[in-house]
Amino acid sequence: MQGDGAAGRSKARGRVHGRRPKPVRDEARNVAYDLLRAVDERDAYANLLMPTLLRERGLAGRDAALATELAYGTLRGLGTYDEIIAACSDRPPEEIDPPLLDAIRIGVHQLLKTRVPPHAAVSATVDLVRLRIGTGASKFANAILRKVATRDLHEWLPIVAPDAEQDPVGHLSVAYSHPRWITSALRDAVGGGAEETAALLAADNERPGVTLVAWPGRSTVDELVDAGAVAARYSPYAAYLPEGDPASIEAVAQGRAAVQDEASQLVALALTRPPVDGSDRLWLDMCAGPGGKAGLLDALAVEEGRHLLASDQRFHRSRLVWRATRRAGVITADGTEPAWRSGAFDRVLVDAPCTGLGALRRRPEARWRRDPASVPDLAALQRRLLGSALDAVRPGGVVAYVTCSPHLAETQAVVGDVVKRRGGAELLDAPGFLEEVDQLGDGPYAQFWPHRHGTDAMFLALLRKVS
Ligand SMILES: C[S@@+](CC[C@H](N)C(=O)[O-])C[C@H]1O[C@@H](n2cnc3c(N)ncnc32)[C@H](O)[C@@H]1O
Repeated sequence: MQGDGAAGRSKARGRVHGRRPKPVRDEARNVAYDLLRAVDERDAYANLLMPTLLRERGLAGRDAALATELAYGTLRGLGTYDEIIAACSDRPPEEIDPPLLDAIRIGVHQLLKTRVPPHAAVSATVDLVRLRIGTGASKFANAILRKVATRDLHEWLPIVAPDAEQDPVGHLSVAYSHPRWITSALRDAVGGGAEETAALLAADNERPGVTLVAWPGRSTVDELVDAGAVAARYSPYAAYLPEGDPASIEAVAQGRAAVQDEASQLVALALTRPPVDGSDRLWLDMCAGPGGKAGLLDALAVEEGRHLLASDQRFHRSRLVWRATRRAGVITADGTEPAWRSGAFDRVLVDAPCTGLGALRRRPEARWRRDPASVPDLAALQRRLLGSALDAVRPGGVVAYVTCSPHLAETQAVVGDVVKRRGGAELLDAPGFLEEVDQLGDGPYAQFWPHRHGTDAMFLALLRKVS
């Protein structure tokens, strides 16, 4: 990222007659600051609020890109930045007033992760604090940022991160700005050493590219390619959009294509692939909202002469499914208290509610919001939903169990437990039904990874009901 105009100009502003120069209001930094405050104060979702803030403040082009980079980058990196702030301050970050701490974090992000010149990063942040908080606070911010600016990130890490040999998880947590419990869960799930865990955490810190899905029968990958996208690596229905607004693509604007992660497409597709004896007429998507996978399954069902029933427990989510599908029946129902006959379906998808640890790159603040205490409750619900999916499918039919989390307690532990306790189901080799994708694991489970596949970390188990 380049240094920007307003901050750059501040270098030239000398003191006039010994007085402190008037602070310059820099709108990109103000937007980043307001976004961080909204995330902290009212649990705002950064990527839902950002477009509104940019529109309200009239920011576009480079200024909008700068505001977004400062806000998202700071939210992702604040685990590392707080350790560095602690090393430069006589007060721990928890004791710094939250608005001031947020402003300092934005300054640290500029100093350590962007190409904004250090003097501009410091003076622009100090001006922001003076204008938004007060002169006393700006002196405190100035003192901290000047200390931070004495080293680059690579020099700071050995000072603030635990030793990699003695505390590998602690080291990775600070170096890659992830809560310790998430670092530990991801390391267990990826099953590799520190190097692979580091690659995964680093991928979480990158903004994901935009992937489109061409719903079969309504649009084609060729049409998306003609509109500027690039045919994707794995999914026959996917195309990557290197730049630009997806809504400006005709097929997307007309509801014939949509934005969807490639792994989401492939796990939905995998449900349709294992052969079944006898009828293959009726499919169920049991946790369908907001309708990403249901959109693709519905289009495939129409092509193949099948029918999809899509259900979600929450009414407003079912409405979104209704919009994303053409022919599917859409209902609002609790999957654990089925509204359908037992054994009614030939194929069932259960895309279970989960911690979402596989999609951290999509929501910059998500890693700080997730709570490890939610895992046991989610795992219990996931077991009930998978059990219910096995009740809903007929003997010989197929169930796909999917989570957007690689956490072992939500993936292998749930499936292994349900197969063992409930009985009447056998595990199929999921990677074998996704042969176009490499490195999904040795089976029977398939696990996508951001650092390997450039997708969300989706988990897939395929089960056949035997009785
Ligand atoms: C991971 S999301 C599904 C995403 C969706 N399949 C897609 O591709 O767009 C999980 C969904 O499960 C729904 N849900 C949670 N508990 C449920 C239950 N007991 N029965 C049915 N749906 C439930 C949530 O409302 C949420 O929409």
